[in-house]
Amino acid sequence: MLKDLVKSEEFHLCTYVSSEDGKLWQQCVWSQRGKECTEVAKHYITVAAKPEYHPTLLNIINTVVYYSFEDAYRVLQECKECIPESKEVLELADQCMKNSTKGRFPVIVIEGLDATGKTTLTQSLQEILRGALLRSPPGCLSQWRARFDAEPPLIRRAFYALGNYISACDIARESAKSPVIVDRYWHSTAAYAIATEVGGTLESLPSSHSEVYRWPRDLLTPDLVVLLTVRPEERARRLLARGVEKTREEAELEANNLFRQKVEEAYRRIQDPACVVIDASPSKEEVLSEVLLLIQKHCNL
Ligand SMILES: Nc1ncnc2c1ncn2[C@@H]1O[C@H](COP(=O)(O)OP(=O)(O)O)[C@@H](O)[C@H]1O
Ligand SMILES: Nc1ccn([C@@H]2O[C@H](COP(=O)(O)OP(=O)(O)O)[C@@H](O)[C@H]2O)c(=O)n1
Repeated sequence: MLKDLVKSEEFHLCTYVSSEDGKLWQQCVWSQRGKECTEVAKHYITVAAKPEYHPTLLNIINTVVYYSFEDAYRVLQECKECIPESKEVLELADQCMKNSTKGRFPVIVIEGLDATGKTTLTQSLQEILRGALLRSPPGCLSQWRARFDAEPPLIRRAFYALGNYISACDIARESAKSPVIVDRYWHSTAAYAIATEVGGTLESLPSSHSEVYRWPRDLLTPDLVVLLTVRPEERARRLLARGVEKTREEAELEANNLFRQKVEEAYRRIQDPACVVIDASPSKEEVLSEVLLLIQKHCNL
């Protein structure tokens, strides 16, 4: 490639020379015209202070995390031609009341990474509290989930965002009749989107007070959000017991460890409502009684 470049009539070239301590670099820009090569510019390059916002933050708001029904809705509207399934999702979204108002019974959301015990706990809570068990995305969207999972983040995340609004409609209706337990909701949508978008380590996540962690202004707010966390070894044991072969499970843990940490940290940073973090590594009975205590405390049940 360099040979082709040198053969061409005109090209620019940069050379870099570092200072002895490596903190300052001198950049020379050379311009070659015919046989003549002249230095046209000289710059100094040094390490700048860390910017207040990580550059990936600019790619989060309203491109992978949506903060209103309209913003998510508009994305799927744009997709109607190329993704016909969007029309059906939009129709369901049209039917759901915007600004669904919560009923008089408490709404409790259970969040956490996979295999942290959400299904187990939400089923027990439903029985004990004689409540309704809902999830986000709701069952009516299941048939299109794989389709949207295959789309780029802009579209995929808009689908999940609308899923929360459609679930909110069910939550509003059911919470007028009984307590409502919700398996995943907004925290999952935002935390997975942020963790996927932000490269690098935990350090690269937007800082705790960043606006990316704010709750959408028009989405029904639950009374309590519980985040289940599980020690990595216990999670591995549960996956194994669930039938995931050891080698695959170990490889997955290793490859995704950093990602999982980022998702969990993003969960913890989401505000208004923030989640109450509990260690879900103990037995099912212990986890259940701890969460029941939390519900008593937060929801007057
Ligand atoms: N507290 C617990 N102690 C031990 N095993 C548990 C506990 N909670 C759930 N499990 C088991 O761990 C596995 C994953 O739980 P599940 O409820 O399906 O998690 P999730 O819905 O978060 O993916 C299941 O096999 C379940 O029986
Ligand atoms: N409310 C929700 C629920 C799931 N999701 C997405 O769905 C994925 C996890 O959902 P899942 O159903 O496989 O999780 P489990 O309930 O099986 O643990 C995450 O990767 C999120 O990207 C979301 O964005 N919003």
